[in-house]
Amino acid sequence: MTVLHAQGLGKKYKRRWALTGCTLEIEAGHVSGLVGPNGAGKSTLLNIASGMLEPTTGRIEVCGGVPGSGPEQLAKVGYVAQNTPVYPGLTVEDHLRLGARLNPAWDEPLARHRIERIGLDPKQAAGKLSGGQRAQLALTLGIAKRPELLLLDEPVAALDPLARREFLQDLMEAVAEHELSVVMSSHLVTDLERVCDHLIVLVDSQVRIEGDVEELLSTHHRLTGPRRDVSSLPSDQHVVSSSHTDRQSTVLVRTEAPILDPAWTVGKLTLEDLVLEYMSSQAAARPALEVLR
Ligand SMILES: Nc1ncnc2c1ncn2[C@@H]1O[C@H](COP(=O)(O)OP(=O)(O)OP(=O)(O)O)[C@@H](O)[C@H]1O
Repeated sequence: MTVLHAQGLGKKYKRRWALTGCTLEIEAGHVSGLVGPNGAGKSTLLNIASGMLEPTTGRIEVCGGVPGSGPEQLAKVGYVAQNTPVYPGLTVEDHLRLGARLNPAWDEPLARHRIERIGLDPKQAAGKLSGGQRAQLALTLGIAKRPELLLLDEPVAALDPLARREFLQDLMEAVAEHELSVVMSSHLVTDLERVCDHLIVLVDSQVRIEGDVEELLSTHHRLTGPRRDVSSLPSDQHVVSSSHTDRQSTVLVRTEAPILDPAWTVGKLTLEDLVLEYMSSQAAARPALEVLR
């Protein structure tokens, strides 16, 4: 089942495009990491998927419906926005009561257990919580809602390392036990590496690369060897980036075929290497075959 299907999605704020030509298909049961530089359009995409924003072009279907189209649709999708919105004048307890009243699939034991484990005082006003505690409250509301798809915009940015690890653990449990799907933006690629099996890299308002993490890692290779013209590489090796010294070339290629040329030393990439390569401006609109000057 597809939980998010976007076709040619775009969003324009006044004269500036924040998202253009975004085509994506995300299958249920996956944790998708959404990464990209500041201002790339990540929050814009998540806002559209949650129904908070209308797209300017294209169309999007989330959990089989139009985002924000009614109570049934709203119940299927949980969204924790970037600024971890809570009501400052309401207590933690009030938030749980509100969650129970507004969400048909509300998981009360889970919400209570999490609040207790995190050590939040139910009587405390949300406005008096620290930034990290507010984020924990918002994340608890998002998970306890038991949505089909949970959209998280930089959920762990304000959390300390231990809280971050525990949150990611909670998230993985929810994914495994309740068939939850997650799309999560983050600048912390090492965290994404632990939990994501699907990756979307957004750069300059466009999807630069998207796919299954294992597949992406197994089809990208860093080739190092004697300096050569990259246009001489086999046509099935798509050149993502290349750099050269007087004697040596280092080329990042994407290919499904094995690298047979013995002149190359073939290196694997980590997810962070891959993300940084695609985020760097060098890899921007590089033609598949580049001719050395
Ligand atoms: N309400 C708005 N009005 C006008 N421009 C906006 C608005 N919201 C976002 N933008 C612009 O749209 C572009 C994409 O913004 P967006 O917040 O989606 O990026 P992002 O990838 O989430 O960035 P970050 O990593 O910094 O959170 C940016 O250039 C931003 O300035």
